[in-house]
Amino acid sequence: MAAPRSCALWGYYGRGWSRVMRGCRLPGLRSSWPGSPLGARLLSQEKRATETHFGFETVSEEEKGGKVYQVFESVAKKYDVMNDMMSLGIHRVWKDLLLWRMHPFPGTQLLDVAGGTGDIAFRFLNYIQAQHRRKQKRQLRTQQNLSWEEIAQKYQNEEDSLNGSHVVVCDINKEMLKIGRKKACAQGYKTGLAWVLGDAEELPFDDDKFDVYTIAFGIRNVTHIDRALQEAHRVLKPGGRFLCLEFSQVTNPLVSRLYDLYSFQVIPVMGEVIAKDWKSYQYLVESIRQFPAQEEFKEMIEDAGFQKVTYESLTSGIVAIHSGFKL
Ligand SMILES: COc1cc(O)cc(C/C=C(\C)CC/C=C(\C)CC/C=C(\C)CC/C=C(\C)CC/C=C(\C)CC/C=C(\C)CC/C=C(\C)CC/C=C(\C)CC/C=C(\C)CCC=C(C)C)c1O
Ligand SMILES: C[S@@+](CC[C@H](N)C(=O)[O-])C[C@H]1O[C@@H](n2cnc3c(N)ncnc32)[C@H](O)[C@@H]1O
Repeated sequence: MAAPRSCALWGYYGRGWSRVMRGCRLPGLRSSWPGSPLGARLLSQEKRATETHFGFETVSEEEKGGKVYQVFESVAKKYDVMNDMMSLGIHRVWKDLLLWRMHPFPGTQLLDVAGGTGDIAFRFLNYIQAQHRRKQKRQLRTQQNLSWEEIAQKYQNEEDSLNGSHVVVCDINKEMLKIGRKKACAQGYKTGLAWVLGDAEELPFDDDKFDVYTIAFGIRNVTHIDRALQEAHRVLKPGGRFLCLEFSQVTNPLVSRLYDLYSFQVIPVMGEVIAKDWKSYQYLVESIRQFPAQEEFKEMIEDAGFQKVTYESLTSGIVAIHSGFKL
């Protein structure tokens, strides 16, 4: 199955949000001269240049998107349970930490790219609501003369509690988004949340629209990481923040040995037993090893135009949070 292109819009809703949408861009036209020796050399160089990796496999750039699509289409239904099993719940702590580092203010417009089943978006909404409740409690303590009805009403309005904050979950995979939307309904998230089908490399949003851009465990799967980073920079408002949670390089040699053993000997087995899908989990562990280490990824973020780029390694460098600003 071919991956859908970024311009497809799916389930995009929410007050006033249509203004951030923009049209699809056509891919650039290229010409070559295959008849001439120079043309033939250019073509063969181009062929090599358009090769990439899918885990440890070498594939053409055109193929990679479709293969990644199949992986997440296949694992979507078991995605959440697999994450808890593989990490013994530790992925939840990493995601909570991402939110604490973001520390969103009331009114924050967040774009969560490769947002999948909504883990970052739900944490964002919870964070904003908890912040609002704390503020409300402080205010209520100072307003002693309110009736019970007035107090109850203050606690009821969910939309008020978001203070204009909004999160857009953008992902290329329909199946992942479908699970995310079901979870949102089941858990009662009604406002401040939109789901968009789109490609990190060609985001279907206007320039300068978001305060924060997040991508958690997503950028590793993108064919052209540099393009995704440039798109992140484009859609952020001046002053906006880029935050990426991704697998990284383990620094401690002993942890590294154990982690490798665990990754290659245990994770694909779990994938087979729980999700009936060895290959997708083999891809997961292989793709982790192909992803650049902390310093190299920092430089890529800087190359995309971000400033004040920093990172924090978590759990011995199994993952890292990279942060940068569009200034
Ligand atoms: C297809 O693409 C994807 C699909 C998805 O479902 C998800 C993603 C994106 C991924 C995530 C959101 C998170 C996924 C999480 C991981 C890949 C795992 C991350 C790993 C950890 C947090 C733990 C790291 C483990 C170590 C440092 C090594 C410790 C391991 C051992 C002591 C065991 C070594 C293993 C053997 C010798 C093999 C034989 C053992 C057994 C059969 C027993 C099984 C053992 C366990 C279950 C132990 C697991 C232990 C821990 C988790 C301990 C945690 C320790 C620390 C944090 C230091 C996606 O892209
Ligand atoms: C490991 S999941 C991460 C989901 C979620 N962010 C989380 O932390 O649980 C990776 C996600 O990246 C998405 N993805 C892969 N390539 C993409 C691309 N080019 N554009 C947007 N999303 C992409 C997949 O569909 C999948 O939902």
